[in-house]
Amino acid sequence: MEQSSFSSEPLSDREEDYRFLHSMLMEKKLQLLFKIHEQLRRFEKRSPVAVQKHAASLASEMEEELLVQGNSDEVKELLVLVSKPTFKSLLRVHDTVAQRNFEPTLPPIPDDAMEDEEDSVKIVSLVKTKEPLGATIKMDKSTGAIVVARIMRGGSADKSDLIHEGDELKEVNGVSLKHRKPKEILPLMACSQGDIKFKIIPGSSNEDMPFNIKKFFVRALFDYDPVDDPAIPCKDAALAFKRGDILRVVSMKDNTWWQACCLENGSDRAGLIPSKQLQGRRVALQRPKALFKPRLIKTPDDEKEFPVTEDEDYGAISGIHIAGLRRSFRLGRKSSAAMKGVRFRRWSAEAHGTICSPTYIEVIPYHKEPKHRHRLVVLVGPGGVGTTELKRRLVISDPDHYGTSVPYTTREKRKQEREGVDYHFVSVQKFEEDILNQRIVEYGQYKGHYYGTNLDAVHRVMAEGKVCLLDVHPSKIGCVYSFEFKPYVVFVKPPRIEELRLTRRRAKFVCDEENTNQVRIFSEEDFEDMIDLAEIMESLYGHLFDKVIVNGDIAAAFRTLKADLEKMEEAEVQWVPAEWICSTPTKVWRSCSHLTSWI
Ligand SMILES: Nc1ncnc2c1ncn2[C@@H]1O[C@H](COP(=O)(O)OP(=O)(O)OP(=O)(O)O)[C@@H](O)[C@H]1O
Repeated sequence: MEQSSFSSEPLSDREEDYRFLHSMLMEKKLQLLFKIHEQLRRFEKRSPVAVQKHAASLASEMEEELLVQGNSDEVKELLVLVSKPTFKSLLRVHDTVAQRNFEPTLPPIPDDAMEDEEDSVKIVSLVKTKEPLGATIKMDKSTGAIVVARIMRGGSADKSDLIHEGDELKEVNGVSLKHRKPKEILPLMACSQGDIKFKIIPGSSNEDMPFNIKKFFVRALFDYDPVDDPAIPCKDAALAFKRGDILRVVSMKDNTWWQACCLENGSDRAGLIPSKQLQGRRVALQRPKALFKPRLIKTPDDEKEFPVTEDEDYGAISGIHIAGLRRSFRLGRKSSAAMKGVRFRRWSAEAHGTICSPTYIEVIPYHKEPKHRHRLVVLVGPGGVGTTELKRRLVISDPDHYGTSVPYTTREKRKQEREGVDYHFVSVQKFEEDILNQRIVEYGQYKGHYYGTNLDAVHRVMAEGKVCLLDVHPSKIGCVYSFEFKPYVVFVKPPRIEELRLTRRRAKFVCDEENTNQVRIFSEEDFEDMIDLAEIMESLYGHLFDKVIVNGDIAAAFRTLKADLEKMEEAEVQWVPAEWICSTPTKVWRSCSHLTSWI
């Protein structure tokens, strides 16, 4: 400019430029632009937030209302204003800014699930119901992505088959899940109206289940309440159950948490349960205290020398002769030799790692037909707990329905005894042949004579159409653990020591103090031994027990036992161990047996 002031340019041209510049600056539009600019600068400092992101649609709704509403001058003026194209454009611009929607608009994506071939992103729409979706999510620690951790079988997500375990969630109802934590995502779904729309990238782990477990049932051998389980990944998705419940396992994909439905509650919706492997580990960490009590251990070389005692009073009761109630073979379970024997077995079992974890046992449905024989009922429990007493009460309560097997012996028949009523009197040779042929469930020797329970005697009772009650040491359950006998095993458990003291004050039992066969009242040590033995029996054989009955009050225990047996007999479907039918565990169980040892 300064250089030009010394130039020879004529004055009239400069005046003309000046006037042009002046008139342009005085232009009303430019003045307005300056004002807008100043206002915007002021607004910017206050970081304004839009009150309403959909002003354009609100204005058109208002326009419709006003048209219906009336004829006043104010309404007419307002209508003219909101219907102007400039005003409408202004509101649209406002909404775009408010929504920060600066990207070009893409064509709408159809509502139905469809796959984008380029980046394999899927849009999935799930109908929102009162039921939870039945899925859990987690954050992939390495990528920070939100992925579907589990799909609960039978839930709406599972039924839709649109969303699967391992899928990565990108958006929920148009809201990006980037940098969000799983707990922030649930409210997004909760507040959505109608369908929930997910943008997902399908995971690679959507292959079929490794095994067909459509019909895989187990009986739970423990109580489970997720409320008390700090390790459960999602309490809401878990399933509580009780010992003895039949569970249909629907997914074993995860080695730690299986999915199962409980047949008792009749729901198809699966919940998480600890896998056999996990529960086995947990049990191993909580071995019963009794297993760790220091004891003096001697190998019981005299274990088979069991004493025999006659028990006349049972025969005399209500005129019913109950031969099987004679304590011939379980005898000495409370003898010192037998106690040592149990302790010895306990320690050797531990040493050989044969203690079974009470987790689950595979079962199959059994439909009893009228022509089928009754199941054998096996009562087990520590010596003196009351199995004989319960057996006696059952037979007396219904002698046509319940029966006991007549024992076998090699001793001479006494004058008043009847063959096949008091005993089956057989030769030593026959008895030993039967032992070799595994016909004898349990036997002992007393004063040089054999006494034992022969399977033929059990068959005879069953053939009469009666429920045969057998009372054996739990280690002998294996002899009848087959489809032929279909044993229903009841474990009779002592109550707490305080209750034992109270209830057994007048009770007498046959003890084997150095083979004197004395009858005496229970001592404090007997109670402790009974409780210890019960604990050991449960830990060693608990997986074989169908029912556990605590014998505190005898009348209550008897009522419970009778009601349970009746319920079992009347049940349309009875669940029996799969191994009775398939000599080896089914394919499914085998395929997961690497997880832990088969019980
Ligand atoms: N709940 C109970 N309350 C009081 N007395 C009981 C109860 N249960 C059993 N008894 C009594 O305890 C004694 C031992 O019971 P029982 O003979 O039935 O034991 P058991 O389990 O068969 O042991 P074993 O086979 O070693 O004799 C008996 O006198 C019986 O009447």
